[in-house]
Amino acid sequence: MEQPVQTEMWKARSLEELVRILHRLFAEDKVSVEEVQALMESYESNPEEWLQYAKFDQYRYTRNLVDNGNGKFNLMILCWGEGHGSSIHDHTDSHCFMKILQGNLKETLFEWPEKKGNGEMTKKSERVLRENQCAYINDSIGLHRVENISHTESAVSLHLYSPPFDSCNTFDQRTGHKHKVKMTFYSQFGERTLCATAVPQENN
Ligand SMILES: N[C@@H](CS(=O)O)C(=O)O
Ligand SMILES: [Fe+2]
Repeated sequence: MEQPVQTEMWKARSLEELVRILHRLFAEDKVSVEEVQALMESYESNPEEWLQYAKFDQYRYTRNLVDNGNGKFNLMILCWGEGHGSSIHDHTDSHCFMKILQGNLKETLFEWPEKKGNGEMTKKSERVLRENQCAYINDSIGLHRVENISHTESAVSLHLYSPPFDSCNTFDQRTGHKHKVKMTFYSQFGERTLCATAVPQENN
C-alpha cells in the first residue's frame, strides 16, 4: 500500500510572506504544483501590498516583475485595462500559475493546432477566474487566451513562471499559424523599465 503523501499546508499572510515561502519551496529539488497553487490561493489579495507594482497602460496589458525567484521562477503582476486580452499563446514548457488579485479574467483553453496549422483552432473550454482564485497551465494542458472582458473594471493578476522564460509562441485563431514573440517587462521591482532602443515592445 502506498503511504498517503503528507503535504504541508501553508498560509501566506502577506505578499512578502508569499514570496518568502515561494523561495523556500523552490529551493528544494522537487516542487509540487498542488502545493504552489494552494499557497498562492491562500494569499488574500491586499492592494496596499501590490499597488506599487500595478502599472497600467492605456492600450494593452502590462507585465511587471515583482521577484526573480533566485533564478528558479519569475513572479510578476499583470495589469489588464478594460477589454484588454492576450493572444492565444503557449508557455515555453514552463509551469504557469495565475492568481487573480483584482477583478475577473476569462480564460479560454485551446488545443494545440496540427503540425502545419491550417484551420480554425479548437476551443476546449472557458471559465471566469475570480478574485483570489489561482489557475494553473502548462503546454501539455494546452494553449490559452486570457481576457478582461469587463468594460468598467480593470483586473490585476499575479503570475508565477518556472523556469523563467522571455519568449513564447502566439497562435492565429483562424489558421493555427504560430509566431514567436519576445516578452518584456513594463516595470521591474516597481520601477518603469526604460527602453533604450526603438524596438517595439511586444506582449503576447
Ligand atoms: N502568459 C501571459 C499572460 S496570460 O495571458 O497567461 C504572459 O506571461 O504575458
Ligand atoms: Fe498565459
